[in-house]
Amino acid sequence: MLVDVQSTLEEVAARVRPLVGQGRPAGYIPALAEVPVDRFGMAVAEVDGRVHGVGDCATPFSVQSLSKVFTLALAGDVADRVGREPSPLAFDSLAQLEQDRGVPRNPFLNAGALVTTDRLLTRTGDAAGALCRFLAEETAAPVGVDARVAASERSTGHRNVALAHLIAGYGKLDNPVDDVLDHYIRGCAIALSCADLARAALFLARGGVGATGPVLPAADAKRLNATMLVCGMYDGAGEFAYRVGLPAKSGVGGGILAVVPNRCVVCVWSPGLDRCGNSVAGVAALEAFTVLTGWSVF
Ligand SMILES: NC(=O)CC[C@H](N)C(=O)O
Repeated sequence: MLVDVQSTLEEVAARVRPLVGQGRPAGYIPALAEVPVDRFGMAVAEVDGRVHGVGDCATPFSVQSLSKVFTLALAGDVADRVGREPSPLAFDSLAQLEQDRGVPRNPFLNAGALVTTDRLLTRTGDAAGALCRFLAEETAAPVGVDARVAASERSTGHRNVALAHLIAGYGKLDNPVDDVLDHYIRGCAIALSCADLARAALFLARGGVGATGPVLPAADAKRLNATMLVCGMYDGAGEFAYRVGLPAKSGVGGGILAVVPNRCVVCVWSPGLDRCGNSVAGVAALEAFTVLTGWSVF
């Protein structure tokens, strides 16, 4: 089937319009709660580099947990400190971490991302800086941290502080807890548009090859996609696989990154979240996109 990506995006935007504004923005980070819920943007970056977009696709938003994909890609092997099984509990669950005795069940839970941030910090000396540099290279645009969002999360992120201390209590952080938290929070507070995020994640659709060369060996890119498929949408991963059928990662800023291997990366943004922290209109848009294009891994 020949797909006109631009007109498909316009059709998707029209179909999900009634859902935009449903759900709630992430209230536990006050700066995110202020973002208007009526925003909707979607972009597709094809493996040949062409980018298409609709709505607010060029508006920067807070990437939040989308950063965890890039942190994991840059951190190297973390298998000794973090698992790769889905979690039935929420992304910030302390009970899950305690049950798993300080070895987070997967790298996309907050606990897992704290561990990958710790590893990236050891590897580079500046985890948040390494993320920004990587994203700037892949998008050929300047990339920065939204200091207001970072300060906001720093003042209310008690659960992440508790998670980090619990991991450290199990002897499984190499850097000081406060440094790991600081780099994690700044990585989450990076602001990027759908178009730039789709571009930056293209290595996942291209067997590990990024804008300027290999980011990961192909086997590792395959594993990262598999981890996204199983764990990227948290306790909504099963429902998302059923409705959409793509490796994906959500963030509480309302973004979702989804990979169609060997074809494209899709990024959608709309701030209203469901009970798992996934964008309501974003999930619906990806479902409509896969139905209209027939593009899925299944
Ligand atoms: N799911 C998310 O996007 C969570 C990221 C957020 N910064 C947090 O730590 O709670």
